[in-house]
Amino acid sequence: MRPIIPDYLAEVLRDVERDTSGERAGYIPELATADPERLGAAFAMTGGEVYGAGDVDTEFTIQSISKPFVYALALSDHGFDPVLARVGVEPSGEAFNEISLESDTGRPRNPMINAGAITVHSLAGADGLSPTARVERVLEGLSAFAGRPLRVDEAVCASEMEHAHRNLAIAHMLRSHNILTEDPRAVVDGYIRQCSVLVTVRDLAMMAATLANRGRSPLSGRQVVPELVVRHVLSVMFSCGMYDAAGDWATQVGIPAKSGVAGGLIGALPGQIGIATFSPRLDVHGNSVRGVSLFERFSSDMGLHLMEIPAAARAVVRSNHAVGSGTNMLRVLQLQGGVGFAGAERVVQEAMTIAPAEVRVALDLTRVNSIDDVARRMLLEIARRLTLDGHTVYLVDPESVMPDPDPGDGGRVTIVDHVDDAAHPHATAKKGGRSG
Ligand SMILES: NC(=O)CC[C@H](N)C(=O)O
Repeated sequence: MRPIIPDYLAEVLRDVERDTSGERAGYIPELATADPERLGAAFAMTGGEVYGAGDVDTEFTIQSISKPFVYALALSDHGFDPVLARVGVEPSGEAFNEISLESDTGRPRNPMINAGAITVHSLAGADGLSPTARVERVLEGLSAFAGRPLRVDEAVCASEMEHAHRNLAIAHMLRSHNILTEDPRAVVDGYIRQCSVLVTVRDLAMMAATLANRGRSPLSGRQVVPELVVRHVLSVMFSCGMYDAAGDWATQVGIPAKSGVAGGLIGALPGQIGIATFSPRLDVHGNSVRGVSLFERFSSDMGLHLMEIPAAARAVVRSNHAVGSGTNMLRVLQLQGGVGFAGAERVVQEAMTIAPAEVRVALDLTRVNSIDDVARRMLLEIARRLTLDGHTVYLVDPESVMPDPDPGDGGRVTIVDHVDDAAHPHATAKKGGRSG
C-alpha cells in the first residue's frame, strides 16, 4: 500500500504552489536571498512517526519560532513568577517588532513579540550566566526539542546584527525600565543568535510534537520541559503566536501556532500532532502566505480546530441493569471510554436512581480506558455515599484503570476482576477479591 499521509501532503502542496503572493523578509538582507519557491510540510505524531512532502530537509533559520521554545526554557529554568513579573501574557494586537510596553508596569505585553522575546532570552538558563553560556543553554534546549543537535547560521546572524537598530532600540527601552538588567547589546546579540538557529521542516514538526506530547520528545523520550510549562506556552501561542493576525488565526485555524520571518510556521495540537510548513514569502503580518493557506487546509480537512466540539463522545454509561434477584440482586453500572467531569456527572445521575432495595452495586470499569482526576474523585465519592447509605459497592476493574481506589471517610469498595465475581460474592471469596 502507498502511504496515505505523504500523498495527501503532496496534493495540498500542489494546491498552494500557484500562490506567489507576498514578499521575503527584506529587513534581514540574508533572508531576502532565500529561494522563494521552497515549499515543504511535515506532520510529526506524538507517537513519533513523521510524514512529509516537499522541501522537508532544507535548512532555514528558525527566527521567531524560537520564541515559544525559549519561553518554555525560561519558565522551567526560573519558575513562573520571575518570568511573569517581567513579561505579560496579553495579546498585543500589534506587529511583532512594535516598540511597545505596558504603560503601568513597563513589561512587554507577551513573549511572542520581540520586546517580550528579547526579555525572555535574558531569562534562559540560571541567573548571572555569561552571554555565551546563555546562548549555549538556548542552543542545547532548542536541540532537545528537535531531538538532534542544532547550529547557528553565522551569515544570517551577522546580517541581522548589522541591521538590528530596531531590536536594539527595544532593548534599550527595556533596560531603561529595568526589565532588562544586563547590557542591551549583549542580550540582542544573544537573541539574534537564537533566531539564527538552523532547522528543517522535519525538525520544526518534531519540536511542535514535543509540545503536543506534554513536553516529552517523541524522538528521544526526554522530558524537555515540565507539563505545566507546556500548557502555559501553548495557551500563549494560541492567543499571541500570530501577532496582529492572532484573532483571525484562532477562529479560522484554531491551532496554537508560531511563525518566523524566514518562512517557517508551526502548529501544535495537544495530544495529537506537531505540524510545520516552510515557504519564504510573507504577508503583511510577517506570516508565511502559503504556510497560512496550508494550515487552513489542514485544519478544515482533518478537523484539527481546537474548539471543534468532539463528535458526541459515546455515552459514558453503557448500561444500567440488574443481575440476580432478591437480596442477591446486583445493580451494575457499566461505563465505557474515557471518563472526565461530564461523563462522571452522568454516572452521578444514574447512581441517584439506585433503589435502597438493591443492596449491592457494581461500577463496571472493564471498558473504561481512562479516568481523569476529577472523574476519579467523583466516582469514589459516589462509592462512599452509597456505602454510607448501606450499599455494598464493587469496582470491577481488571486493568486497574482507577488509580488509588480508596473512597476514604467511611466509604469502602471491593475490587474484583469480573462482574461475575460481584454477582456471586462467595466465588469471589475463593478468588480473593482485592479490597480498596
Ligand atoms: N517574526 C520574526 O521571525 C522576527 C525575528 C527576527 N529575528 C527579528 O527579531 O526581527
